Amino acid sequence: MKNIIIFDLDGTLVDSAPEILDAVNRVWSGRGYDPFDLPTLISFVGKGLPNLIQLAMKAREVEASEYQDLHDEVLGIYNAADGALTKPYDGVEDMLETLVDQGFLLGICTNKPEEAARQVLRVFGWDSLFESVVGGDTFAARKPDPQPLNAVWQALGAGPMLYVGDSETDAETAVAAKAKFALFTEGYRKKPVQALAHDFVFSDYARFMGIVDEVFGDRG
Ligand SMILES: O=C(O)COP(=O)(O)O
Ligand SMILES: [Mg+2]
Repeated sequence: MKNIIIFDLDGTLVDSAPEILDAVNRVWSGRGYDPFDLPTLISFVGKGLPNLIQLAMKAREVEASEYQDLHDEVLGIYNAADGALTKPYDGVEDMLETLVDQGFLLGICTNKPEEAARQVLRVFGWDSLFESVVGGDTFAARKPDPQPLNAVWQALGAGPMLYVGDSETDAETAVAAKAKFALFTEGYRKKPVQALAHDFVFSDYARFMGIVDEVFGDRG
């Protein structure tokens, strides 16, 4: 049974909020609505695209009947994203390659729609590093329901597992799935660190490798 590390995507491996902001603002501006600033957009992120669209609609008093069109337009932009506005956090790429070299099985459990998540992985050349990818629209349930995390874990052989994420949603998911959770503090969390249940906390991927050693011993 191989050791498993499952990552959230937005705010955990990549700082993608500028790209999400650009997609939403292009669609909203195109319809004559005022664009959002980055902190406001970040406050909409974490519970998947449908929730983000609903919050952005509410903020601009958009008619409910516009929902599907707005959702589909933003999704179309996401799916074609070239990653120009998305930045991996420092040390992420080396960390992922090191983990794979050490024999860990890696997965992604994100609330971003699955195809858009796969697009991000392709853009950075990371698609072959992850053996299982589940998005917010892969199943009927999304995080913080434990089902998506459990599905990735099962797909990777259900061995010893660590989950890594940046948000309230991830912390709740880990509790629901009874998974060990490492909280990355530089993403899109809304509350203070101590308000989120976590087993480990880190702000820097150089420090993360120490957590991996602590959880799994020295080998993958
Ligand atoms: O799409 C979202 O709402 C957040 O995406 P994440 O689960 O990768 O942080
Ligand atoms: Mg996240």
